[in-house]
Amino acid sequence: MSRLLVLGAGGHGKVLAEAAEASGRWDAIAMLDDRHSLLNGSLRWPVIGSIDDCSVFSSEWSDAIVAVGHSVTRLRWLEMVESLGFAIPVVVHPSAWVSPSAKIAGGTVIMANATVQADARLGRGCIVNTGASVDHDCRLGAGVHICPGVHLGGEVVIGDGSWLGIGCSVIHCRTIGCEVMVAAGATVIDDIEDGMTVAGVPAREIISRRNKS
Ligand SMILES: CC(=O)SCCNC(=O)CCNC(=O)[C@H](O)C(C)(C)COP(=O)(O)OP(=O)(O)OC[C@H]1O[C@@H](n2cnc3c(N)ncnc32)[C@H](O)[C@@H]1OP(=O)(O)O
Repeated sequence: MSRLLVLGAGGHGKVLAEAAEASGRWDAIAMLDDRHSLLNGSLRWPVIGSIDDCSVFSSEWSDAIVAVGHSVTRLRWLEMVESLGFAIPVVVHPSAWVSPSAKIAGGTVIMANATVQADARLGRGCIVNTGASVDHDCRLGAGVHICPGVHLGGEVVIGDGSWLGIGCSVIHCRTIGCEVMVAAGATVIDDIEDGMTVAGVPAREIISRRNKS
C-alpha cells in the first residue's frame, strides 16, 4: 500500500495534500506538524504527530514529502525523511502538464494548472506553484520556488534556493543565481547574481529587509 506523509500542515501543506489526493496515487494521506494537537481534526487529513515523530511512522508510511516554504528547511527535512527510509515522490496535480521528456527530482511538487515543458530539469524539493510555467530546457536547482503565475522562457537557469515571486516573468536564456529573490510582478531581462533581490519592470536590484538585516 502506498501511503503519503506530508510534513507541514500550513497553507502549502493543504494545497500539496489536495494535489496528492487528486493524483489518486496514494491509498492514504496524513500530515505531521508540531502544532498537531491544535490542528488535528481541523483539516481533511489527520495530523498524526510532530515532525520529530517521523521515525515512528516509517514502517507504516511508505512515502514522505515536505510542505514548508523555507527552502533550507524543506531540503533538510527531505534529507532526514530519506535517511529514515521513506520514498521521496514527485507530486503532480492531475491538471498540470509535465512533458514526458522533463526530468524532476524527488520532493518536488507541481501544482494545479502548472506546466513543465520539454527537456526541463528540476532539482530536488522544488515548488512549481499554481498556474506557473517552466518552459523547454529550463534548469532549476534544488529548493527553487516558482510562485503562482510565474512564467519562465525557454533555457532559463535558476540556482539552488531561489524564490520567484507571484506573477513574475523571466525571458528566455537568462541565468538566475542561487538564493535570489525576484519580487512579485517583476520582469527579469538580465542575468541575476547569487543572493540578489530584484523587483520591477525591468527587474533591478532593491534593498529589501532581507538584505538590510
Ligand atoms: C501561494 C503563495 O502565497 S506563494 C507566495 C506569494 N507571495 C509572493 O510572491 C510575495 C512576493 N514578495 C515581494 O514581492 C516582496 O515585496 C519582496 C520579497 C520582493 C521584498 O520584500 P521586503 O524585503 O519586505 O522589501 P520591502 O517591502 O522593504 O521593499 C523594499 C523596496 O522594494 C519595493 N518593492 C517591494 N516589492 C516590490 C515589488 N513586488 N515590485 C516593485 N517594488 C517592490 C518597495 O516598494 C520598497 O521600495 P522603497 O525602498 O523605495 O520604499
